[in-house]
Amino acid sequence: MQTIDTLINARWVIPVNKQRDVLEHHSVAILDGKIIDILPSDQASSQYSAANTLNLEGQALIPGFVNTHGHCAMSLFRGMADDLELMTWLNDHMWPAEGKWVSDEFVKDGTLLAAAEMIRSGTTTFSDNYFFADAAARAAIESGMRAQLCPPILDFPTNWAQTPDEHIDLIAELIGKYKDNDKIKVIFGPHAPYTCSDEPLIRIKELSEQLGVPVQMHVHETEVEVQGQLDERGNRPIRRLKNIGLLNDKFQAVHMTALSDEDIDDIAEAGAHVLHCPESNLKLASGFCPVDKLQKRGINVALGTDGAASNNDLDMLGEMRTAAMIAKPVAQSAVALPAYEALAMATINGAIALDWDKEIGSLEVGKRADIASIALDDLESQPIYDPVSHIVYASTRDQIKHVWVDGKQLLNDRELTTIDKAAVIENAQQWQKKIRG
Ligand SMILES: CSC[C@H]1O[C@@H](n2cnc3c(O)ncnc32)[C@H](O)[C@@H]1O
Ligand SMILES: [Zn+2]
Repeated sequence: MQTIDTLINARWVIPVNKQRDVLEHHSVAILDGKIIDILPSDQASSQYSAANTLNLEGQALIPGFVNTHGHCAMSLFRGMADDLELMTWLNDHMWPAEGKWVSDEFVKDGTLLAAAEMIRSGTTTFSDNYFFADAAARAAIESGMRAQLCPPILDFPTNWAQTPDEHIDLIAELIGKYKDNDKIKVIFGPHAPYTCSDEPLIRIKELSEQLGVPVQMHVHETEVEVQGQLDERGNRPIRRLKNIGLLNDKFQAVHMTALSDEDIDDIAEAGAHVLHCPESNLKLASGFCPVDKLQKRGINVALGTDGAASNNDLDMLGEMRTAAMIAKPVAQSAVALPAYEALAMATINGAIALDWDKEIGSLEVGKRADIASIALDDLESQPIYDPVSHIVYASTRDQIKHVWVDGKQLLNDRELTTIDKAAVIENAQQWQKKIRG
């Protein structure tokens, strides 16, 4: 008998491994935050003596979701400006509100609110593209989640920094500060082609090479952006980034609509990653990402919610379903993005995009124990021919019951263990009063 920390016995284990297995009546053994075994449950009890055993009859274990793109603190702006085109939403609503309200305290409170919502919907890793990233890091650490922080760089002054160089210097400092933290990565997050001139992009390219750090950027969010850049700079955004040298296998391109065949060739040749945010693209009428076409070219496509001010939730289960549904009419094929591939997009593909796939993204021996359990035993999930089909096409986030990061339980039967839910609600309501008052 080997002594371990946790043994989880489940009706299904869906590892999202290369073979795309679905294991029935299996158990996951956890020691020191790592998965040390996945084996049939009838063997587990005689092999392992666990400090903590959970019997999750009727539940499936999946890798925790990896939400590759968002603006956590913007949760405090949820529902403030809906039903608008992207540039109206940004110019007339978000940027003025950010100028007035965004601070260290705003980011800490907003990021905790976002983390609580993400944990309760099965997300274990998030990427955050926002100002005052040290406050976001503190919130991530308090929540117990894993986070990639990509603080932004823009040509114009923000509440966080006055110049592009000042933004870059702050980011470089944070990269140093968190370099030894296993659960926090800091990378560069230049905002978009239309807010970043060549000079800061060249400096970001040089620093990202020097420090071995990825770059995440909104690119090709709308046809208007592509046409505007073509008129202003004589190049499509993807070609401009390629010319600057930013397009490589550490580049995370958010949105990617309005793509030409040459754009797709450039991304494929560079090995860059596409972070697809279907619900934000739908709500802002931004455009469609050709997921099936990209995947057929071997491009890694991962999933993100974007911020709660343009989505308006941070629900990766819902995002995955939307992604699966929308990929089909976009490809004009019902075969495009089948259920298991949609689940892969929300988990292992995200880990690959964030260069974290050696540690997370699938349930495999040796990986960190970042796990979510989902209940499939109620009426709405009956009968079950294929649990993956139900997870993608017929489940909602209230079915997420338990969540672990690094083997530590962050959600226990839908109760948050690291975040004070009442305090988060109270803070959010206080911010709403100040903002609207
Ligand atoms: C890049 S840091 C935050 C910066 O981005 C703005 N923002 C939020 N969502 C989007 C989006 O979908 N496209 C472009 N810019 C976005 C946010 O308001 C911040 O100013
Ligand atoms: Zn965004």
